[in-house]
Amino acid sequence: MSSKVIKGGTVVTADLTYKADVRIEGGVIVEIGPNLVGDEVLDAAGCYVMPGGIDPHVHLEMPFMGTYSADDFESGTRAGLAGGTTMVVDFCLPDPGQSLLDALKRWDNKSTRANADYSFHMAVTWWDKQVFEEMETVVREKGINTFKHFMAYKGALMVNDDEMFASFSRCAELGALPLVHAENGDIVASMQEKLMASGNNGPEAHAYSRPPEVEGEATNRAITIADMAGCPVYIVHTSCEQAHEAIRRARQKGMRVYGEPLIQHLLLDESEYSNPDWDHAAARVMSPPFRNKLHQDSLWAGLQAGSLSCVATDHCSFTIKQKRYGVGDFRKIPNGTGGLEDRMPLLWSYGVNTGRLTMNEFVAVTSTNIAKILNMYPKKGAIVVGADADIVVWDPKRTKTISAKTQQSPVEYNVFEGKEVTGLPRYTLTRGYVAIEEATVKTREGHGQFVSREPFQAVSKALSTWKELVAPRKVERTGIPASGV
Ligand SMILES: NC(=O)NCCC(=O)O
Ligand SMILES: [Zn+2]
Ligand SMILES: [Zn+2]
Repeated sequence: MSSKVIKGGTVVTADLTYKADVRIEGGVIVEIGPNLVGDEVLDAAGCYVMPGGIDPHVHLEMPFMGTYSADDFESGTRAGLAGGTTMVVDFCLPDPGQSLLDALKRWDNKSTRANADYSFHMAVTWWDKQVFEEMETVVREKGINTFKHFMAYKGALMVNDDEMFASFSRCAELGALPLVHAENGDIVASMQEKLMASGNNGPEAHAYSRPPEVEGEATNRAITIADMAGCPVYIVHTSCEQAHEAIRRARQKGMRVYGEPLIQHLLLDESEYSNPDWDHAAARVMSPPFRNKLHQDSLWAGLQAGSLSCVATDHCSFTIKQKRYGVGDFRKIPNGTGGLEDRMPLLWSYGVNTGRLTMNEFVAVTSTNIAKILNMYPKKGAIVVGADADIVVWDPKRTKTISAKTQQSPVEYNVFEGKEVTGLPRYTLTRGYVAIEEATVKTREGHGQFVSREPFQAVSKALSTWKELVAPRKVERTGIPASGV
């Protein structure tokens, strides 16, 4: 079997920085140390050798708001690899009333074109006995240990509190982790109607209809429901201080609550919606919307302090034509933006190069924490012997200006257009295969494999043991007085 050696670089993991070569054989790391030899040498002089990025939140070819998101598993994973991301986790979305297992077949078909490894979260979009039962098959046989719940998108994907409580309780039994899109969907729907009735129909009204308070309230509620059900909870696209505050408080109380800010919310702000160009503003319509600088500071502080766990993209891109479905009614603008190709270079440039994050923290929030939270560490998210050789050889001196003209995605714009980045992949390897060599893209359609994830053992056991210990117990009494009747 032929081998590759990544030579002369500095290995950077979530907790260590050291000089070493890395030898790869059969798609996995087989040796780490000085002066290694192999059949092929990848020159890493002046570079950092890091676990490839993992994006825990993407929507590729997602059926949503009457259309499909524009990037599919081929272009989406190609974009990811170009920016140093070697694995994505997408969301399987059953239609209301549809079997979870039937929905999964559709996602299995779409993902055969992936250039990089991937996994799925399963969404709970409706609730009855069939969903309850199929959840077990999803966890035990299909290798999916995470279930997504939308508290927004009323009349479409949204689930109510009783459905969430039932589903979270089932997650607790199965050793699964619930994920939540936390916005109060009832309030958003009312606000949207009021705004439309008062003539506010432009993309800026999307942001007016979803203020930080509705996200903070829903985040608190999701955390409370998880606490009652006895399971951990993962809050996706945490965008504001109110939601971060709820997560921080819960963690201080000892709860296993994970918060996931997006690169978009860290770097882009609400002024984008005031742009006089309708297409510019609509292109940035996503949920939750972009916030102000104070919220951005809160998210950066959370990553530094550890109250927020990882950085994702929620990559869900739509063409200008698709965004224009909402001309005259902002409620019909498909929600979502891209970011897969740019997350790693942007977080490095605005995080590590500014001193907000250390290199090790960068690895933690883009890869290792995610692999641990989703239960696939150290197969993914690690530079250790035996781990998959999903590696990015990172050149901290390479620069570019982000532009839609040079991106992998077929979409005509990029919400980060014009931003300069310093820090880019020299090589991106997916299970040992060099898919990216500087600006040369050598991705292989169909190379990506599904990553099966086992149920959580440790956290589930700890939480159920504690729940049992503190469960309400009948007080046994002697000498009960006779009824007063
Ligand atoms: N975030 C967004 O606007 N679109 C994708 C679907 C979701 O994650 O809510
Ligand atoms: Zn969402
Ligand atoms: Zn999403």
